[in-house]
Amino acid sequence: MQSVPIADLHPFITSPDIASKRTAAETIASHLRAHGYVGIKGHGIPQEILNNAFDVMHKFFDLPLADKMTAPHPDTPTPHRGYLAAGVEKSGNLGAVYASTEAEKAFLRSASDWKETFDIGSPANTSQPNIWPPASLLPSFQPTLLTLYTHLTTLSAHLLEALMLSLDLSASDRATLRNMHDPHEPSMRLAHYLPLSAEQLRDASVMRIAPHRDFSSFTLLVQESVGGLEFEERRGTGAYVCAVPRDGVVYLNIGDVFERLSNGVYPSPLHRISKPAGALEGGEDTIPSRYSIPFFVNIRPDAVIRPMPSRVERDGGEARFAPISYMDMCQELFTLTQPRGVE
Ligand SMILES: O=C(O)CCC(=O)C(=O)O
Ligand SMILES: [Fe+2]
Repeated sequence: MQSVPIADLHPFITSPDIASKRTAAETIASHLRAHGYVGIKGHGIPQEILNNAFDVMHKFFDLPLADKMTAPHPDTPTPHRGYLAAGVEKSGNLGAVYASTEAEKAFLRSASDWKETFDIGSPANTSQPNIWPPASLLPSFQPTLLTLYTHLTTLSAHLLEALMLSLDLSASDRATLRNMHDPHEPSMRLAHYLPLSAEQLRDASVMRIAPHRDFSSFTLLVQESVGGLEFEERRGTGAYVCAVPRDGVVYLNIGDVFERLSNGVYPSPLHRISKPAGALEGGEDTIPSRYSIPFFVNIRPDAVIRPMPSRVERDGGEARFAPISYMDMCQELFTLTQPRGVE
């Protein structure tokens, strides 16, 4: 399987003038236009910050269930915060939206994810307050993860600038997008994909994550040493490429929101977390856990998503998407993945 190309963000961050910034942004944007995903090196987040986050994350997921349940994700789509135990979230419900046959849709709806998660937002986001376990349980959990959150927010602001520059947007459209991408809206997820027995590995209805598209604006993906993240090479090909975990690389994929804002210039790619094929050939009886930290760059809930007018003009005046309220789009998709609230 091919692997995802890597581009360097450092020249963009350090370029002194707009012309060289434009050139540097293009190295990233060319991959995104073709595929909707790319690996980013030179992102400026010290490896130690990432290692510390994985360290506290291991400690948290190693706690007994009763301790983890001191910070339960509520039974409602929002606030999208706190701990969700294994088997609750069903990515197959979202995956079914993108499946082409009825049989595939029915199968995906019956499948469940063998993962547990913990969702975190900005402390300044008062409409979605964080849900933390008591500090006495793991004193370094909150500060370590908020440090990473801040770094990922800074990185996402650089990437937004690079994406906007490559789209050749007007100053007024750039101002609109900066305002829409409020730094307190992203949602950071700690994801622990549990070890799988030989039986679970063979059972297709036990998944890590079904093929889906993100409904973020764009997503940053930090993974530890165990891979499995795969993107559809180009829309409609059905062939997947592998995002190999590498120190110093954060993966980036476009979500449905930025696809619309960019008038389709940047596609939102299908992606999945695969179970490693042939993993048990060495005689082991389980395959190992996988740990990752997706960072969903979301927009203000009151935003209306429409292709940016200056981009539409450059595309010959054709807007490829009708305006849609972000709130409506989110409610619909949350309801699909976490159906408890509507049963
Ligand atoms: O765990 C990962 O690396 C990515 C997960 C993902 O695609 C998602 O949660 O939307
Ligand atoms: Fe995703």
